[in-house]
Amino acid sequence: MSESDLLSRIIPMFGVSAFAGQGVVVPPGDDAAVVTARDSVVVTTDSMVRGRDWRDDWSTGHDVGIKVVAQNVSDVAAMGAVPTGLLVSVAADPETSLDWVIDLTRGIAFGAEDARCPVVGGDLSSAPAGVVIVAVTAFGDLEGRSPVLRSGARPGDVVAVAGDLGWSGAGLRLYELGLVDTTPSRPARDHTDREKAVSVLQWYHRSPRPPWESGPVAADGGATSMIDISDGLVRDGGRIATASGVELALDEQALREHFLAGPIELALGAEDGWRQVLAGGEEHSLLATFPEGSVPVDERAPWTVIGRVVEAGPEGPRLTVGGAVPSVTGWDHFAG
Ligand SMILES: Nc1ncnc2c1ncn2[C@@H]1O[C@H](COP(=O)(O)OP(=O)(O)OP(=O)(O)O)[C@@H](O)[C@H]1O
Ligand SMILES: Cc1ncc(C[n+]2csc(CCOP(=O)(O)O)c2C)c(N)n1
Ligand SMILES: [Mg+2]
Repeated sequence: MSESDLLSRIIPMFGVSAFAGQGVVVPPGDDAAVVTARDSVVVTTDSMVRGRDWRDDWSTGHDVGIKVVAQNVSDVAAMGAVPTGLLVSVAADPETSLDWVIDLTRGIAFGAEDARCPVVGGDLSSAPAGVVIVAVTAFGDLEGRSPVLRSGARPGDVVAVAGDLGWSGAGLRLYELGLVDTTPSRPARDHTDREKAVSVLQWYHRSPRPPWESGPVAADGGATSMIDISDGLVRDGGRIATASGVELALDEQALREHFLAGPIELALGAEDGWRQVLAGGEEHSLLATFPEGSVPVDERAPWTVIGRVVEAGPEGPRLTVGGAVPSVTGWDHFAG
C-alpha cells in the first residue's frame, strides 16, 4: 500500500469535520493545518517507541493510541489548559501490518474524541526493521487562565493528587511477573477479587484515562504548582520541590490509605505495591499544590490531600514521605 493510500484510510478516521467551527480552519490534507488561537498557545510533545514504551504481546495498537494521546493531554492539563489539537507522527517498519496501523489510528481517534480535541495533521515515515515510533504533539488553550508552573509551590500550601497512584506501574509489574490480561473492555474497579484487581491494573497500564479535566479546575481553584505524574510520584513531586525551592512533605498514612489499599495491595502485596505508589510511572494523574483551604471539590475526579509544602531545610529542596527521603526514585529513560 502506498503512503497516500494509507493516508486516505487514516485521515477520514479522525472525523475532523465534527470539530469544524471549533477552531479548525484547514483540516488535515494540505501542507499544514490552520487552527485559530485566541490567546497564548500551550504546546507539548511526547512519543512512544515499540519495545521501550509498549510491547506488542501486552498492548494492541488501539491501546498505544489511547496512551499516547493521554500522555500528551495530561501534559496540557498540567499547565491548566484544555487540549485544542493534536498532531500525530508515525515512523514504522514497512512490515508493520495495515491492521495494526488502523487499530492505532482508531485508538488515537478514540482518545482524541474523549478529550474533545481534533487531530489536525501529522506525518508518516518508514523506519528500520522492527522500529515503530508514534509521536504526538498537543496544543492547548488556557482560556484566559495563567499557566500553572512547577515553580509556584509555597510553604503552607497543601499537596494533592487527582487520579490514582501506582496503577500503571503495578500493571507493568504484573506483566513483568508473567501475568497476561487482555480484557477487551474496561474492567470495574475491584477491591476484593485479586484476579479483577490484576485485570484493572493491567488495563490502566495499557490504556490510561487520567483525569485531565481536573487540570483547568485546579488552575481555576488557585493551584500554585502542578505536574502530571509520568515518572512516578517521588520523581515528579521532586521536580516541583526543586523548581519551587521547597520541601514536599508527604503523609505516608494518607498515601497508604488512599492509594496502596485496594487493587494494588491486593494484586502485588504491600511491599511491591508501595514501591509502585511512590515510583510507578505513566500514571499521568495530576499532582498540584494549593493554598490551604482552596483544594477544589470535584466529585468526578476528587483531589486527595497527601501532604504539605514546607520550607526547604539544610538539605535543600526535596520530597519526603513520613519525614524521610524515599529509597525509590522513579523512572528515567537513560539511567539504565
Ligand atoms: N529533545 C528536547 N529538546 C528540547 N526540549 C526538550 C527535549 N526533550 C524534553 N524537552 C523539554 O524538557 C522538559 C522536560 O521534558 P519531559 O519529557 O521530561 O517532560 P515531562 O512533562 O516531565 O514528562 P512527560 O512528557 O512524560 O509528562 C519539557 O519542558 C520538554 O519540553
Ligand atoms: C516495554 C515497556 N517497558 C517499560 C515501560 C515503562 N515506562 C516506559 S516510559 C515510562 C515513563 C514515562 O516516560 P515518558 O517520560 O517518556 O513519558 C515508563 C514507566 C513500558 N511502558 N513498556
Ligand atoms: Mg509532564
